[in-house]
Amino acid sequence: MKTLHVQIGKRSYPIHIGSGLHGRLPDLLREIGWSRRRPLMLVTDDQVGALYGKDVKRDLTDHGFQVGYLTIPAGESSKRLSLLEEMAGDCIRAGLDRTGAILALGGGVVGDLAGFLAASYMRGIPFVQLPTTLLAHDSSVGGKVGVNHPLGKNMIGAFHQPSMVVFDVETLHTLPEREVASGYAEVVKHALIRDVGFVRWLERQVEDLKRLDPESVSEAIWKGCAVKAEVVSQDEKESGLRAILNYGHTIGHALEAAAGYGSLTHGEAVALGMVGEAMLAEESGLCPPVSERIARLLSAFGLPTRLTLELTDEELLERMRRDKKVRKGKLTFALPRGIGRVDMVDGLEESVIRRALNRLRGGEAG
Ligand SMILES: NC(=O)c1ccc[n+]([C@@H]2O[C@H](COP(=O)([O-])OP(=O)(O)OC[C@H]3O[C@@H](n4cnc5c(N)ncnc54)[C@H](O)[C@@H]3O)[C@@H](O)[C@H]2O)c1
Ligand SMILES: O=C(O)C(=O)C[C@@H](O)[C@H](O)[C@H](O)COP(=O)(O)O
Ligand SMILES: [Zn+2]
Repeated sequence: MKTLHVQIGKRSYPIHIGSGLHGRLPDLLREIGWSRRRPLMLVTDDQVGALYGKDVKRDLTDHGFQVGYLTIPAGESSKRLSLLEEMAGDCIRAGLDRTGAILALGGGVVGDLAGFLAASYMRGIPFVQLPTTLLAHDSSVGGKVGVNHPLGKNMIGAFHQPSMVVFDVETLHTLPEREVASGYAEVVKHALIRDVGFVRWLERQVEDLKRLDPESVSEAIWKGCAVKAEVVSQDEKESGLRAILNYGHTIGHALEAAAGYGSLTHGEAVALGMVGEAMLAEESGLCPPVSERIARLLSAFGLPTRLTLELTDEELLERMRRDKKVRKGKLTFALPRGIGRVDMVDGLEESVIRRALNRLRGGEAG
């Protein structure tokens, strides 16, 4: 097991990464001071529940913890406010009180939803993230929790830091290929925004990473979490630096919502978004040519790098105008300045954004 930390004063917490960690959960909970008297609600989705839920619950129960069990339907369409209300109802009926806590076992959908339940249930109870997708190396760290709105991604939510993240990498072996690729989008993002050495390492390791070679994949998760933890430790609530974690997301979120939640995976949308935003940086003269190299790496992981969905510029621009980074009506992007560095940029002409979208569809550079 390897451990790193998010350092945010009283809200600091460990991120444990390793094989077979679900079996060590009772001890790890005790290490953060959770006694068996604290009632737990294990939240998972139906697919992850069928694979790992029962074992995690049994293990905790065998160690004397009281554990309730709540499952949601798998998939992005579960990240909605109406389901949160139903989940709160289940917790109330189960008698979960303010001494209780939530365990979020699953991918980013479960983590974001169960985390938001923890943030809002009885005005807030603690929670622990138990990520089971590669993508969730990102979503389980940093405390952004919430749900989607038909008009935009993650429009309703909170910052609520977990008390601990326990990533049992053994769970990744049951992950469908499409979800493995999707997870690598956020790994690549973490490399591209902060660490050119990490990018070169990914370029060399693609084949090992794709077949989930245990050492390589743990290293990738470690490096990705290290970037995320470092950024969140400096800027917990996105008053500045943290916005760089949104590289690829202005276009990505617009695509994800416009295509219909669950049609593109989050990672696929972010992959397209990163290529599109790299093209935007090039078109704006902000960086040397990088989009081809970025697209090559994403494509090697099996991710889409060209927009083939029939979505108009107007539809996408309308979505982007509702992005949470918009200030005084100005679109704001995290754009690459080169490989390993992104900066926040606003005030770009709409015509330049249209040119970048055109290139993302396979059109010529402007
Ligand atoms: N809070 C954040 O900082 C943050 C960061 C990145 C992404 N996100 C959010 O995360 C969500 C996407 O998360 P995701 O990609 O993990 O999707 P997901 O949670 O929908 O999981 C993908 C699919 O894989 C299945 N699955 C999960 N673990 C499995 C396993 N070990 N074996 C077999 N099947 C498994 C799930 O049941 C689901 O069908 C999006 O809503 C996105 O907005 C949040
Ligand atoms: O943690 C962050 O900050 C991120 O931006 C990470 C993103 O990968 C993630 O998709 C996040 O949920 C996006 O946040 P949002 O504020 O743009 O909804
Ligand atoms: Zn993301």
